[in-house]
Amino acid sequence: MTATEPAVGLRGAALSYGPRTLWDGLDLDVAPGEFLAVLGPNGSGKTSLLRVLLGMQELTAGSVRIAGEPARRGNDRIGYIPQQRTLEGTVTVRGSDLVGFGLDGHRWGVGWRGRRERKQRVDRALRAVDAAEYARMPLGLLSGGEQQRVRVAQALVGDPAVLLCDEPLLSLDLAHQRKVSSLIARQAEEAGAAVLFVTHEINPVLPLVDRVLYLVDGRFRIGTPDEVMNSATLSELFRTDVEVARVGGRLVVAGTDGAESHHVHEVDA
Ligand SMILES: Nc1ncnc2c1ncn2[C@@H]1O[C@H](COP(=O)(O)OP(=O)(O)OP(=O)(O)O)[C@@H](O)[C@H]1O
Repeated sequence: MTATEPAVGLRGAALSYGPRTLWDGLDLDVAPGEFLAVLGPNGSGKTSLLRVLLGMQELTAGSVRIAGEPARRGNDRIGYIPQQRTLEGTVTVRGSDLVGFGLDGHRWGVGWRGRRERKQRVDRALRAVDAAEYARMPLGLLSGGEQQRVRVAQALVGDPAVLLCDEPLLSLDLAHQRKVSSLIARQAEEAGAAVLFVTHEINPVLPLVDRVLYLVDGRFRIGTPDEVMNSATLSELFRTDVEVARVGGRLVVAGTDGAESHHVHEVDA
C-alpha cells in the first residue's frame, strides 16, 4: 500500500440478492487512520458490506480493493470483530487459541522464537481487553460479553491495517464499551488502521467518527456526522420526517417509525 492508496476502495459497487438491491453505485474510499461509522436499519446491508471487504461475498457490480489489492478471503491485513453470536457451552476452543487464529498466516508460528513471540502477542491482546484469565478457558463457558472481548483481542492481535467491527459493543458493560472503543480508536490513530464500525447506536463512538455511511433501503449517504446526521438529510434518506437533535453532545434521532428506534435507546447514558 502506498501513502496515497486508500485502505478500502469501492468503485461503483452494487450488491443484490435476487431482485433485491441492498446498495448500488457505492463509491467509497476509506483512508488509513479513518474511522467510518456504518449505520442503517436491520437488513440494509451493513454486514453484507463487511462480507464483501472480507472476500466472502461477491459484488454484483463494481470493484473492491483492500490496501490496493482485490478483496480476498483470509487477508491478514484485516481484523474482524463479527456480529455477536453467543457460543454454545459445548464449544471447547480456548481463549488463547481463538486469539491465536488472528495471527495465522503471520510468521509468528515458525520456530521456538516465533512461538514465544506469538504467545506474548496473544497474552498482550487478551490483557488489553481484561481477558487474560480466559486464555485457558473453553469459550463456551464464558458469558456473551466475555466472549466478545476475546473476539476483540483476536481482531487486534495481528495489528490490522483495516479493522471491520460489526456492532462490537453490543453485549459489553459500560467500562468495557469504553475500553474496546479506545483500543479500536488507538488502532486507527497510532497504527493507521482504517476502521469500519457497524453500529445501531452512534453516540458511544461519536467523538471518534470521521465519516458516516448511512444505508437505508437501497439508498445511502456518506459524509461527516454533521453532514449526514441532520433532519434534512435523514428525512430525505428515510423518505419520512426525521428529527435530529444534539442534546449535550449526543445525537437523538426521532421519527423513523421504529426502524431506527435504537437511536433513542441510549446505551452510554
Ligand atoms: N447470502 C444471502 N442471500 C440472500 N439474501 C441475503 C444473503 N445475505 C444477506 N441477505 C439478506 O440481505 C439483507 C441484508 O443483510 P445484512 O446482514 O447485510 O443486513 P444488516 O444491515 O447487517 O442488518 P442488521 O442490522 O439486522 O444486522 C437481509 O435482508 C438478508 O436477509
